[in-house]
Amino acid sequence: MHAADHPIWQPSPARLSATHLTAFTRLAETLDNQRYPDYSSLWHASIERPERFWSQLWDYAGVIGDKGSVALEDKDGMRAARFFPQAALNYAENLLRRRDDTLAMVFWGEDKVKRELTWWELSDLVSRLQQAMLAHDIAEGDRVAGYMPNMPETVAAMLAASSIGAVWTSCSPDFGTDGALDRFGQTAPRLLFCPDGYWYNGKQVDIAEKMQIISSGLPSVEKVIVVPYLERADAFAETVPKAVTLERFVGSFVASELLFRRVGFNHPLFILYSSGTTGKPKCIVHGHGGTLLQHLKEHQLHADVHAGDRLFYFSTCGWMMWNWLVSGLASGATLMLFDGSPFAKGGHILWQYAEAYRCAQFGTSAKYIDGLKKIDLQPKRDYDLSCLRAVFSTGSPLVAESFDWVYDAIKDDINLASISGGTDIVSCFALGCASLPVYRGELQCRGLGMAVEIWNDAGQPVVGEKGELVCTKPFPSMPVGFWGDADGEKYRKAYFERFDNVWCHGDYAELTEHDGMIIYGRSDAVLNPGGVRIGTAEIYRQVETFDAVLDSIVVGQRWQDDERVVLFVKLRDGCELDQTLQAAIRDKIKNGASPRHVPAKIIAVADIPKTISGKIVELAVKNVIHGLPVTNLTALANPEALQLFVDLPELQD
Ligand SMILES: CC(=O)CC(=O)O
Repeated sequence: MHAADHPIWQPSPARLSATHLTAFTRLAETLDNQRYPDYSSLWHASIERPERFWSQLWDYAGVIGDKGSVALEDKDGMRAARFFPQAALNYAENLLRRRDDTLAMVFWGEDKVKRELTWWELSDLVSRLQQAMLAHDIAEGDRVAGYMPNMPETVAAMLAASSIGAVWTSCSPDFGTDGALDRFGQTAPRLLFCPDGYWYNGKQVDIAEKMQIISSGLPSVEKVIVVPYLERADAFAETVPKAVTLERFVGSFVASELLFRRVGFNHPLFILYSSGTTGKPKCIVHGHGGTLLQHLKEHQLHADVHAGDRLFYFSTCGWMMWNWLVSGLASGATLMLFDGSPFAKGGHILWQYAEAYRCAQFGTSAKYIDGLKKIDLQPKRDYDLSCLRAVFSTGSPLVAESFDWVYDAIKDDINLASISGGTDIVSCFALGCASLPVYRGELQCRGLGMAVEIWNDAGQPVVGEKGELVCTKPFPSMPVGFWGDADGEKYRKAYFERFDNVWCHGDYAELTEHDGMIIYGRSDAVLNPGGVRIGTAEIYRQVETFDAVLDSIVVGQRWQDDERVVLFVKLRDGCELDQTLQAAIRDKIKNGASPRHVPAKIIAVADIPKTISGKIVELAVKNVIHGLPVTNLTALANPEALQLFVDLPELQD
């Protein structure tokens, strides 16, 4: 255990001198004729003169394309601002910048399918797909969709689509048919890629029936392209309307020089979907320039990804971390793609993979780290992780105790970076930095170029106090719009309703004395017993220390003109929520947080509802316990779990 005012890790002088951030700082100092002695001075300069910062970043990262002579226009209006209005570039051209025989990607479908692709092989596959798309008359702005596992063909199809200015949109094949139709039904793709099935937890998963429904339910789709994964693509394609195998789709095309259509900075690249538990998912459009620049910044200046690094993030292609991961190609990294259960092989699979490919950056979720903790896996003892330099965590706040565990059980000399942002910005507001110390429970810094502040209820910036996470100045990876939102009203409502001309992200957080950040949960899930605002993560942090508790969810219940805190726990098999365990949980919360945090009710449930990306859905549970409808169940991995919260007798008194 480390005192809160002592870093739990810091980079060695040798490492510090070799980081991208150090090199970038030298460049900025020369160009600005000014010293930036620490991160804070560089960050302030980056938000005070964003046009200089983003332009220097463009040069430092060697973005391929025409930058034009203007870096930022109308910078005072969050929504009116335009980054690089004269630029012409292409995201795929920047990702496919290498042509050599080293590895561009490796892939494990658990331990069942293992493949490697060189940069040449990747470029050849993209070329054949690109030619097939052009032959099919796919034009700029047309949508191409993937209902795909996280495998090499998914990346190649996305690159082929974006190389010609088409827009890529994806979700993973564990989405139900309604979930896929809710999403692709709004964005109307012309082509749809799918696998002939996939592996999960050692078993083959058949998706033929789902694909029949999806293909028939999407009139916009002209062709379904079946990618072989389980070696039964031919038979599969015969059963699905409009389907051809990938081999037939690219059949007659021979790989040749790639074509890249350079487009404007804001030309649509991706459509991502909000998890949408309170209505149809929002279709959030991100552009070529903003996505590329922001990811180059995060990969190089924060995550310190260098050419040749093996970059891994556990994500399906229904989560924005997939888009984030894939952009790693633009920094010359080798992508480590993984599909399947991260707990396959008793939780060893990802560490076997990390060791086999000498992983440099290992990205995952806080929930996965908790899961490893609970099964007491010890990667440090069992695997050679000598090349590992960083572990990233997101999805929900990484609690202080999990920082200790990562350093004890994974590796002591790593940059553990808890990162936070999301689908809305396809990137992060606050994250890690290989040049900065790590303090337990804190995100290390605000992103360069991101004018992030924490505001109190009066709309004043505060430090050392909890409040709303806001961003007061424009940044390049703001959505270029929402699909089907012609007057921009949905977009305005999503981020600018609370404060005029200031992005309000909906996270409840605190800036610390180290200029780091603690996220306490979503602001709309904040608990308010007796008028005291409590972030849900403050309670999870305490509850997660109990071995008997596998998972938990906490919500506020309206009760006698006030709100009371209700904690639901999912217990390990064989454990019981008896008086002793209840008292121990209450005690831990009282001593570790405060008496105000202690739940009025603790209730055992058999399951906790989650989105397909693994996020617990506090608002949906809150609706259910108040007898209100949950409008979109298709975002949930286990919607049936919501039934466990209906009309609970424990909540009637
Ligand atoms: C970067 C993130 O914030 C990812 C997420 O939790 O959705």
